[in-house]
Amino acid sequence: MGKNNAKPPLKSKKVPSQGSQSAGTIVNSALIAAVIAIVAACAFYYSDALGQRKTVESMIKPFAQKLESKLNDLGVDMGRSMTAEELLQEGRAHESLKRPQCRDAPGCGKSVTADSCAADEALALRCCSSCHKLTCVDTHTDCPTWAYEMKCIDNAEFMKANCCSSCSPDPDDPCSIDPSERPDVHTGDITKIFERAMREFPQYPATVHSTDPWVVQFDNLLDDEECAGIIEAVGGKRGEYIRPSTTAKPVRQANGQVVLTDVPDQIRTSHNAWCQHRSCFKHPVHERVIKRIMSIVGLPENNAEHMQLLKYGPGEYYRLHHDWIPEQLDARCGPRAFTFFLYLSDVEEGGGTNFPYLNITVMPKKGSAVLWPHGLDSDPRTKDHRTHHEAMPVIKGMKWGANYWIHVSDFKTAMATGCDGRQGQPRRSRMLTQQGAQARLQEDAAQRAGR
Ligand SMILES: O=C(O)CCC(=O)C(=O)O
Ligand SMILES: [Fe+2]
Repeated sequence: MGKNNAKPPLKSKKVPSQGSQSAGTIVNSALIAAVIAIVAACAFYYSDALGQRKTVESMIKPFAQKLESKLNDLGVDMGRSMTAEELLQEGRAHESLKRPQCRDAPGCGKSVTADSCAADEALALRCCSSCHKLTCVDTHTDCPTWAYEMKCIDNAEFMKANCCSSCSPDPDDPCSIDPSERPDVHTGDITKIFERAMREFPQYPATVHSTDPWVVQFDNLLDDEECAGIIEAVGGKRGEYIRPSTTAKPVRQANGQVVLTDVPDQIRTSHNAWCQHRSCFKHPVHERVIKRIMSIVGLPENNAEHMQLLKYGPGEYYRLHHDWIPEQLDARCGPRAFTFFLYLSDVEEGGGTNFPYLNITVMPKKGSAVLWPHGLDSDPRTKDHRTHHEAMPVIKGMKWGANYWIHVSDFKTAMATGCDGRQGQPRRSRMLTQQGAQARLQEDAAQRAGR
């Protein structure tokens, strides 16, 4: 019960940053430059010898592009500057996405006061952390509790005036959430999203299996060519990205930090692949389908995880579980709000998606999808236990499907910056528990008193 789905691993490849390429990147770039130079020299010779007017560029460009795309697919970084979008799709972050660190420069000692921070802009920048703590304070002991109850959003004016500290990100923790930032899926939004999807997309006939909680099937969402395209895009032309499925489990590291780690698990005997490689996220069918799904739910594409392809052979299953990952409550992406599950094949026998607490089984139908929420409509940050589900064993035939998990806030940026909840709790958890929030208040007060 309560098992989590594994999430795509954050690649360890280095983000090329201006003026600081890794040794591997330099070697790769040098090799490629050498190849290109040889080809260029040949081309010069060739054009000279024949007296033709072909430019060197037009001759070597297709070759270089082919080489680059091959190397990219093999995971070799050419060191060229990738767009922020491409990096995000690979689970990596462009420098500009990282939240600037609010740190004290040396020398920001006891002499820094709230008055000096307010009067001196340069000092406020140099002693960012100290000045924040001195000038952005709570004036009421209930502030952390109110912040936990999302009052920084729902009662913004009062909270801004009285609970600055509780309504701000932790200056010492680049992964802390901003409690005054409204998630894209907030109180009442789940119902609105389902109702809008059915109203605005009649071309995908809806079967409402349940309204509380919502479980809705959409038919004719994908045609046969699109089902095959998704399998090829995510799994690879020869299925080379498909691996035995895992689940994410909290594992304590040597340094005491608890990190979510993908481990094989008998609860799940399927195989899967993640759309985190270039040949997938650039695949035209994948791009088209993602746009369609996100327009149906009306949320930003970045709120979704990379698509996960699933393959079940006869006898394979995914036992009772919930797609909710508790560690993400405090993460910048927030919890998963929805599963958008695509059926990419018919199944001869078995393979239904069963919701035992709702007495619902959705049977696989090629090109259809089922959408369900993970949290309550009244509070998407509270897990809705009723949407526990299982993939019943396939009895005959093959089941292909795809998970598209959609978060309440931007997942892709959170993942790329290491703030998606896999890396353990933020240093000072202010939102997860009220006790944690109270402890933070006392810690802040003690810090101020000590100055
Ligand atoms: O295969 C299915 O029907 C559901 C799969 C599922 O629940 C999951 O991958 O989390
Ligand atoms: Fe699931």
